[in-house]
Amino acid sequence: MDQNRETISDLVKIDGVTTTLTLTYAGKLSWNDGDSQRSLTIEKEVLGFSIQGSRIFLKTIVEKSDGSCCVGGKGALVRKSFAFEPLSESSLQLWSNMIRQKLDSLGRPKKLLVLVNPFGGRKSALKIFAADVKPLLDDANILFTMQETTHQLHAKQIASKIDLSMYDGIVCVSGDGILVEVVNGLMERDDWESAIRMPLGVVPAGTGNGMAKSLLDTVGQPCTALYAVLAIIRGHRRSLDVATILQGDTRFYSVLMLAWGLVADIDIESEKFRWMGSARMDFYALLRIIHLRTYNGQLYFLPAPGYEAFGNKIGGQSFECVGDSCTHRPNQGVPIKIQQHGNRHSSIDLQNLNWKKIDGPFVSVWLHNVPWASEDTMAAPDAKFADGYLDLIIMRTCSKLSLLALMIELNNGNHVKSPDVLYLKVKAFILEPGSRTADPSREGIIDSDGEVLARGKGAYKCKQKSLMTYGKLQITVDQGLATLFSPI
Ligand SMILES: Nc1ncnc2c1ncn2[C@@H]1O[C@H](COP(=O)(O)OP(=O)(O)OP(=O)(O)O)[C@@H](O)[C@H]1O
Repeated sequence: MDQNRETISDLVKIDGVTTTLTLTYAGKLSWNDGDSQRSLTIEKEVLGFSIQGSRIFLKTIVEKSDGSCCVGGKGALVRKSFAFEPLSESSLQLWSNMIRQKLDSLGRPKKLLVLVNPFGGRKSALKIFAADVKPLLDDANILFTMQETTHQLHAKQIASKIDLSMYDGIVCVSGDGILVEVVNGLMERDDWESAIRMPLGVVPAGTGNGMAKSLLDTVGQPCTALYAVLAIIRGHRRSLDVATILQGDTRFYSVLMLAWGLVADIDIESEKFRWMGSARMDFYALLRIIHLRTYNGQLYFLPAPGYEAFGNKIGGQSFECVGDSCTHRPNQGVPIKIQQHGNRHSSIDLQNLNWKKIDGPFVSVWLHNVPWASEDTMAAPDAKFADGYLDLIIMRTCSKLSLLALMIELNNGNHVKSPDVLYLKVKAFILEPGSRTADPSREGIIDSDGEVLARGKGAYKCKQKSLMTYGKLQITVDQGLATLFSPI
């Protein structure tokens, strides 16, 4: 069908002046305001509409036309109401039906559960909800239930119990922590296979807004609450890989990252400098580099196609499988148990693939699912939301000077080009973390998505209780298991 064809073209009053208003199949509204031809695209600019008396009010979001002020280098977006008055009751009905039909055809969410963490980041989530989220959802005629999280793991409890048929999506006004809790709550349900397909939205209101930044930066949009809410309202979706971290019977579902060594130590131990605000990470990174630690340990991984050259071969027929667990017997060392079906429906046949190995010591081991770890840290520039792989960034021994240079490159992703960094994609991964090389009585921290997953002997004691022990753990990836609201 010719998308430029008119669905309706009719005389209406705009600002008291009678003019012809036209709507095309593609959803473009055009009129002449006396001076020039004007237009609005429903998909891009119209959030919703209401009828007041004999007038139709379109709630729009448009770029400021006076050229003043910029958000992220683009024209600032402003909410505007555009009113027109059809000349008869039947014309009013026709226009409202046509606009409603067009909006309905866009597959936008109609009912949302909005979780707000009042304690995330700079404790500004409630303000962000009131200033950016609520007004836009109201404009878009989206019904929503807002719930404040009152304690740690509250979002997980909610996601594991709510009646999902009541909502078209769950929105987290928070940092990444609440999103991760929601994913874990959904995966815990008996109906997890359908539950995890519930579209999830993120509105940046925490310290680590890596997922919101990754989503918005992909399309060159600034990481602001306004753009994030618009993405949710417009209702585009994209799939997201989910990683299952498994240790014995304990599982954690990760959508962002796993870190061990330098990055984990900075992430978790810098907590004690929270009073410094955003400078705490840089300050503590500097401190950690000056007093650099290296850790003993081994990594095993299944490289993605094209990355087979990384690591050392560990032999062909070396897996013995009993039930749902396989034992790998390398030529030397302790047998490695590899559990299959980590994610209850894992599609990888672990025992028949060519595992590779890298021995320590390590400065840092970092696995990433999406490009950005936070708003200013592009950890894995090649990471894709749903490629079915995790990006692995490894630093073994490295001079302190090179490390300082690498830290500076973290905001543009160029650190992965350094000869001191191994950067590859993996389908599955096993970490055997060891002690500090300089002090065997002290071990490290394993951090996933900002949470302390495991804390070894003599490691920094933080408030959080850890889910796993500081020992071998396995990670597999399920391609595109979760769904995110996305700007495209
Ligand atoms: N009412 C609450 N009080 C204290 N903690 C909470 C509350 N609600 C949620 N939390 C916890 O806050 C943590 C951080 O959440 P959030 O995702 O908003 O921010 P973040 O950027 O990941 O972390 P932070 O800003 O704390 O560094 C989550 O682990 C969550 O369990």
